[in-house]
Amino acid sequence: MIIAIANDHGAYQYKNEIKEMLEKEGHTVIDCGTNDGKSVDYPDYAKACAEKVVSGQAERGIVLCGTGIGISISANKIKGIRCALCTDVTMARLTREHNDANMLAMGQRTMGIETCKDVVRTFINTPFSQGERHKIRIQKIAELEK
Ligand SMILES: O=C[C@H](O)[C@H](O)[C@H](O)COP(=O)(O)O
Repeated sequence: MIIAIANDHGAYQYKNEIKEMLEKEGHTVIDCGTNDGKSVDYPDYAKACAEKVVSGQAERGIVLCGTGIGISISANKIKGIRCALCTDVTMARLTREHNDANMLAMGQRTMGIETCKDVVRTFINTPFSQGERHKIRIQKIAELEK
């Protein structure tokens, strides 16, 4: 799978570890930065990652900041993005099965790295359930963007 990833200064270490894990597991990673601890603004990086997803260059996006909150709020402003802030594997599984989330957000200051890795694996490997009720709701989310 081709996966875009982006983060602010509060999460570049986790980004590097997650990127390494994904590449080892056979995925292609598009790294949208940032790559050091110099202070940046998370909306810029959310936008860069989200644009890779909506353009079809990446199948999924992963964004990280201190809490995952600011960068998820930002990503969800981009039309076509359904970005889910997940703090455990159950949330990751259910957001794929029910919401067909195309982006995942997590926080380096609020989560352990091993949990983040498990959440990423679950998010990448869980298919959308194709449930009719879920399709209707996702269509309604799209209508809210108009
Ligand atoms: O939701 C926002 C994120 O957690 C940011 O990573 C955080 O606000 C950055 O904070 P600071 O500029 O104090 O490092």
